[in-house]
Amino acid sequence: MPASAAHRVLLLVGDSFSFRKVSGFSWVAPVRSSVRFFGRSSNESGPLTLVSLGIKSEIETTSLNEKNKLSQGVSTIEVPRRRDKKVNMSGIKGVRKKERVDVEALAPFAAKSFSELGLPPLLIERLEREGYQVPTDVQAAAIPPILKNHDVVIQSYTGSGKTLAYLLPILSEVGPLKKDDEPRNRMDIEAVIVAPSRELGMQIVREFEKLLGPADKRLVQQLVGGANRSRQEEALKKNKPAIIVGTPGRIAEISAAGKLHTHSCRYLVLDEVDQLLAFSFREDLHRIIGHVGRRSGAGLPGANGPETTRADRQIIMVSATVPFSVIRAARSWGCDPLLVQAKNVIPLESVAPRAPLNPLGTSSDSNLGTNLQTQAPMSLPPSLKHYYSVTRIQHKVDMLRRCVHAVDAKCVIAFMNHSKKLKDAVFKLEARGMKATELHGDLSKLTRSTILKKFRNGEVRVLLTNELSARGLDIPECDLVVNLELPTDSIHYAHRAGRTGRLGRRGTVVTICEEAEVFVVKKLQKQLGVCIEACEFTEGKLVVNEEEKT
Ligand SMILES: Nc1ncnc2c1ncn2[C@@H]1O[C@H](COP(=O)(O)OP(=O)(O)OP(=O)(O)O)[C@@H](O)[C@H]1O
Repeated sequence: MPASAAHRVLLLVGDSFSFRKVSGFSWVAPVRSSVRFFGRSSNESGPLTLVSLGIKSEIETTSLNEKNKLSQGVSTIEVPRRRDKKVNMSGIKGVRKKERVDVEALAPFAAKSFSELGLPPLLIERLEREGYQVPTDVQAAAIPPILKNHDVVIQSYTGSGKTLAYLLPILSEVGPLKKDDEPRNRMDIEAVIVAPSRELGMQIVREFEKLLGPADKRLVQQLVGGANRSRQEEALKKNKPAIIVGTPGRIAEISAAGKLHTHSCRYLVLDEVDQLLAFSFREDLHRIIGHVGRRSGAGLPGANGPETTRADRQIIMVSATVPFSVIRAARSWGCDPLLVQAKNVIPLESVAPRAPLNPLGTSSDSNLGTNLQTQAPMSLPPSLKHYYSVTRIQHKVDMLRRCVHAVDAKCVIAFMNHSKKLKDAVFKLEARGMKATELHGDLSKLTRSTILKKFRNGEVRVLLTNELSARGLDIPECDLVVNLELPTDSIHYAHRAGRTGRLGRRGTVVTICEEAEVFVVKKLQKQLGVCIEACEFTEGKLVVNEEEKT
């Protein structure tokens, strides 16, 4: 079959697709059989297995009985024979092979250590030194497919460790901790990570630096807006970094000026991808997609040009919320992308058009149907407790203060929609003896970093902020999130709420609203599939309104 024709054919042999629960894990599998997802190149042999992934063969993800059931009449999905991706390693164009994929084998959900995931020993040593002992579910699910060169969309709830899920496979191939000791072509940028805010960009850089150590931290450079551009360009020239982390505007700007050479880049990561697809980033993202990992003369994403004009890079898209626009983008920009969730790895092709991955499609998405209830919690940490409390607009800040005392919260992020109102709220809290500060986009980069540092150090108890801080910000100590003004939709609620309860910690989310806004809270509750209980703050305690409950 010619490659172009194969590309379009998804051959389902055997039974139709359905989600299937096996030993508590959800798989996409034909009703009576395991799924094989064959593809890539004709000279590949044998399915991708736990062994081929470098994962111990004794790891069992299903019970014996379930396994027997699964193996009756193996059905296969013949997925497109894809062209192999070419990767530039030390200036030599090598062939980046994607192997036959046995989807079942791709996700070692029972991984007990990083060494089971096929990471190089040096990197594992560093992880241990930094106190990372066991991979989170999403890391265990995502690392093997990325190491096998698959384009992926990673979707998992806030604070579940998605950053390391893509950072570790990159460090396995790039920099001093990588698998082989092949020397690097010093001119090449090998990975570009795009994040929607400076704060998130800087946080990702810190994660890289932590693992690389002081001697090699120059291998990573941040290109975020708000900082001196010529200094960033000079640093690029001088340090010759292998990894770039930045915001779309600054990356696109420096690339357009011809100072950033990313044509032979191997990895392109879009963190908080659903936000990056917003209209405001469109032009910059278009430039990045069109240039990173794309030799000159290459076709535009999704174009049906000859094979040689397609991108060589591996694309990794990440978010807690994946509306259908992300699926569409991944199909267009990626090559047989996989959808990776904490306990689920499936070909993206098998996601039905407009079917929700989670309920948090934009309001224009018509898919907010019955699946919504069952899949909702995937974007929110299960450990969170959600409440709302009603008051008049002029008493909101005072209620925030009482809420902080009632929950005995030490590290609080309170969200408002407009930065102009933040100052007023800070003033009121400080006047009542509560240490507070504001953080928003109108402040300079330096001021923003200083404020965040103080907040992280515990010098400030309440951080009043807007949507700027809703995405990706990782402050593990944050034990309370308050919506002083309602978020615009369930996606925004999920990301705001996700600033607390990170990586299994406990967290409380309180929405302070007016009587006339309660119906919005009820709607959010329905869309998110979580219980948001009515409460009051009396005598220094959070009291659930039992009447409302019934
Ligand atoms: N395997 C691990 N062991 C211990 N801690 C970890 C592990 N993986 C990640 N963490 C820590 O968990 C926290 C949350 O991780 P991270 O910020 O990557 O979450 P996330 O899923 O990207 O969240 P968000 O969706 O909000 O961006 C971080 O402080 C990180 O250092």
